[in-house]
Amino acid sequence: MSLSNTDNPVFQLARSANPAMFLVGLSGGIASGKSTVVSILREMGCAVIDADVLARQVVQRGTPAYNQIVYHFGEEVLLQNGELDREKLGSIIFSDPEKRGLLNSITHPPIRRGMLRETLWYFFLGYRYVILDIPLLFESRNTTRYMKHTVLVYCDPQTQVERLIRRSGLSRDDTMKRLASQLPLDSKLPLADHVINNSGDRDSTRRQVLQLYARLETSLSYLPVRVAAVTLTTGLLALMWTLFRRFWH
Ligand SMILES: CC(C)(COP(=O)(O)OP(=O)(O)OC[C@H]1O[C@@H](n2cnc3c(N)ncnc32)[C@H](O)[C@@H]1O)[C@@H](O)C(=O)NCCC(=O)NCCS
Ligand SMILES: Nc1ncnc2c1ncn2[C@@H]1O[C@H](COP(=O)(O)OP(=O)(O)OP(=O)(O)O)[C@@H](O)[C@H]1O
Repeated sequence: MSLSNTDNPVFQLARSANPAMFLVGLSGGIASGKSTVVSILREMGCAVIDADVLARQVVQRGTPAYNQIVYHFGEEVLLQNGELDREKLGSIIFSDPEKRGLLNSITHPPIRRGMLRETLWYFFLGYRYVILDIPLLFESRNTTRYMKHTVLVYCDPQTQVERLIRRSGLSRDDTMKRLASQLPLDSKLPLADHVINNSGDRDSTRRQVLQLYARLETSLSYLPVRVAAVTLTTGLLALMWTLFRRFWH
């Protein structure tokens, strides 16, 4: 997903310049294990926002995105009860980059707004960092700019294909099309600050996630120092300004 709105004040606030909060971008590829990793982080009490969940909410029946999808893709992408036929829509957009671009242009703006809303909410609840689970994070350089840390949930290509087929029951052909709609996981490796290798068993993944959690928590210890530094600098500037005004006249 592209978070290309660089003027967005909430994400600007949450960038590394903000001493009170930071964002962690977590990504991977289809079936690489993002949800598995996220469920461990949630167990540890982390605040996580899942773009796939928001992607489902914003296309519920009657929403503006739903209406636009029906307008552009026709009623053949609806189930009998009027809801979106996700399998059908998936089979269309994963074989046609132009239609995928169209669906992205309809769904990404409301997903982005949902992420902003939830980020703000966690900020007001007092969380010092929020983990954003965004499947297409590394596909957009604009999005990674807002993250203090980026995490790649990796698994080797063969394991990824096997897990995707086992989970979704897709044919090998459809599986390959879905994989081709994203950057290969290997090319995302140099882009990430932290890598969780989920090619092995769940215990091995859990151990790595706990290490990541410890590192994120350690980052927090710098926050009070930064708050103090920013307060001190602001105070000094205010003092200099007052003195300047008093002695200049
Ligand atoms: C095409 C849709 C209807 C298929 O639904 P389905 O229930 O089969 O899959 P689900 O939503 O659970 O997505 C599974 C995975 O597919 C991949 N994926 C989904 N959409 C895209 C996309 N536009 N481009 C590349 N990969 C995608 C992601 O890795 C995601 O984790 C759905 O994925 C969708 O609405 N996609 C557009 C919104 C989007 O970009 N979502 C990704 C998060 S921002
Ligand atoms: N270490 C593991 N060992 C065995 N199976 C695993 C492991 N990690 C994940 N799986 C299985 O692989 C599948 C994909 O995992 P998961 O749902 O966590 O991936 P994902 O990246 O969130 O997928 P997507 O975003 O595409 O829905 C699931 O069926 C999950 O149970």
